[in-house]
Amino acid sequence: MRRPLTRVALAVSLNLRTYLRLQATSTSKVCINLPNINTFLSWDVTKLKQLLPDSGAELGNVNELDAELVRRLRDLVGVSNGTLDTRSMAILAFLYIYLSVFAGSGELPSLTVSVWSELPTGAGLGSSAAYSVCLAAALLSASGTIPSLLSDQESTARWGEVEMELINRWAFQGERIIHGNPSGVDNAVGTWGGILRYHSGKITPLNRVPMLRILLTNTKVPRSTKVLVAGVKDKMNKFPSIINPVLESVNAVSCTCEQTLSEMTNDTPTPEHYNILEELIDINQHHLNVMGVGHPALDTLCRVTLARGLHSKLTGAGGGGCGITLLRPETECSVIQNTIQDLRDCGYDCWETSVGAEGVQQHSPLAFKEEALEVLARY
Ligand SMILES: Nc1ncnc2c1ncn2[C@@H]1O[C@H](COP(=O)(O)OP(=O)(O)O)[C@@H](O)[C@H]1O
Ligand SMILES: C[C@@](O)(CCOP(=O)(O)O)CC(=O)O
Ligand SMILES: [Mg+2]
Repeated sequence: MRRPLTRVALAVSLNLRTYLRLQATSTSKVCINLPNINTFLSWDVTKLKQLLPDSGAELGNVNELDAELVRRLRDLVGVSNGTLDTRSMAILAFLYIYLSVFAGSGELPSLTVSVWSELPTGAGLGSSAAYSVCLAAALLSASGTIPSLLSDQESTARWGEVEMELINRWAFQGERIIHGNPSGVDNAVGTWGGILRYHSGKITPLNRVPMLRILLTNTKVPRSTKVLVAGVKDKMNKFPSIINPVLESVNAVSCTCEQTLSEMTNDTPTPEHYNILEELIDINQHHLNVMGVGHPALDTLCRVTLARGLHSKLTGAGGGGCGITLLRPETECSVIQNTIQDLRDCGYDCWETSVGAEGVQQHSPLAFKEEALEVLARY
């Protein structure tokens, strides 16, 4: 069952992409190359076939995680339940989607899948969702469940609504393997891109999205989404009368933010709009600290940027990893450069980017970013 978020959340895409290359082979092997996490593995197709139930049609339910298949895969990979190991989670998610998508066809194809991402892994920017979305789109397309879109004329194309919904659902199963109990908001934003409103499992894209410039900072403090989300749940169970009002307040922040963003696209954005967004960022960062997902490195990020008049908050499940800093249109270039330098002096990675980007797409090799093509061409 999908865990519904009963409060409103706004999720925003970033222009950092994950690239997947799928090659059909005749090696009778399934190979996966994951250079970001230094993982390169292969299995005999015959060995993987043994994991399928007698009737392949029993698999392939996109709405439920098949606990028995997950158990068999854990045995194959040699991990215990509740593992937090980066490689094991990535492999389990891949094999789970591969077997489920191809089970119905009765034939498991030999193929090589290589994935490389510009997103830092495990840093609160939704790399797990981007990875799962790419796996779902590529494997569904290779199995013929969704069409392969590219023609000679087109180097980049997007699937239609029905196919996107299917990609999103399979990506959600990947997220469930990696996160434990995800809401589905990250895979939705990876699939559709832009800015999404998420409420009780219902996803509504914001029609128009203002151009917002941000600094993106990676404190490089390692953290685990699975552990952080479980920690918030524990706090909710332990202190419902204390934490529930905080979540209500977070909900109100999302609603006020949505209203402000909509005003910014209907009229010309004013300094007052930016003042409101800055206050919402500060309030939300305090909420997240109350929920126990802050970190001293994130406090430093907020303090250092505030000294330059800029407002920051953590991203994703928090606990370390990344934060964003809102830049105002009138923020001077020298202020931005000095802030970036201050943050680099703290040992953090920091760069300027903007919010809102396309969701999942199919590319011909020509339309791949050069760096991605170069990395993936090695496998
Ligand atoms: N480029 C990638 N290659 C392989 N696995 C990845 C990649 N990006 C993400 N993952 C998987 O996602 C996990 C990180 O997910 P998570 O803890 O939710 O952090 P986040 O989604 O914030 O980056 C990694 O441990 C790995 O299993
Ligand atoms: C905290 C959460 O909203 C997003 C987690 O994102 P990330 O894996 O920390 O990038 C969890 C969820 O919605 O399932
Ligand atoms: Mg994640």
